[in-house]
Amino acid sequence: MMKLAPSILSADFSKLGEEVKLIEKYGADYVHIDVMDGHFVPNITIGPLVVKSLRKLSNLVFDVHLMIEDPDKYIEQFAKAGSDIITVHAEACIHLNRTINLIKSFGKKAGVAINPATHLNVLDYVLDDIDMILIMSVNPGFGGQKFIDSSIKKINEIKKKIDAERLSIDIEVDGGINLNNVDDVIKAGANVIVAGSAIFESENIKDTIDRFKRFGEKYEKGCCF
Ligand SMILES: O=C(CO)[C@H](O)[C@H](O)COP(=O)(O)O
Ligand SMILES: [Fe+2]
Repeated sequence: MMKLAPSILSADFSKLGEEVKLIEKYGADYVHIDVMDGHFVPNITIGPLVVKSLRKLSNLVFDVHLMIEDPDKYIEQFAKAGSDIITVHAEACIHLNRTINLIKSFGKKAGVAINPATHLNVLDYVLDDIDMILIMSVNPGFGGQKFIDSSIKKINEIKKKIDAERLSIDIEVDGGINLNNVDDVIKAGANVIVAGSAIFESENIKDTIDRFKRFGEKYEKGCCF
């Protein structure tokens, strides 16, 4: 089943709580929370205190994308703040297996993200331990960037590998996804779709969420693969 994860990076931060409640009401599955530290990526966003405040307002799955150096230092805080899925970047973890175990020790789902220029093979020896792979389809740091087309091949390759090994791992894709390219992303094998600017900067958020979800439903009914 396709899950839609609107990224609040493109929401109005002066009314973040209302924005999260709105996407929940309109049928989003997850809320994608982009955490940036100004070191791993050239931007600074939000920390565990904000996650904790939002947690009181919403029952959505909190999909926390950590774009930070040395994430081990903060995983406990993000876990206790109410995250459901915690995703770290392979590029930011010296001991990736240890970091994954740390996330799981708090009873949270563990995700591993890779940047556009990172090879899929960095995931080879952690595939048995993770719940989700996040394929970045832009260089992380900012919303509203253009989708990098080579991501499609990458999604397809990891989907084939997961299926061949009969693993149950979600494939999330993040960056530059809109109503014109989401079909290709799903067809390539993604089942968790992140969209920030395409949702929050659209004229009608409800209609945009509906249209994204219809792409997922199309494949659930067995069409077109
Ligand atoms: O992780 C991210 C950026 O690093 C964001 O989740 C992503 O860019 C979503 O925004 P958009 O859909 O506008 O590209
Ligand atoms: Fe993200």
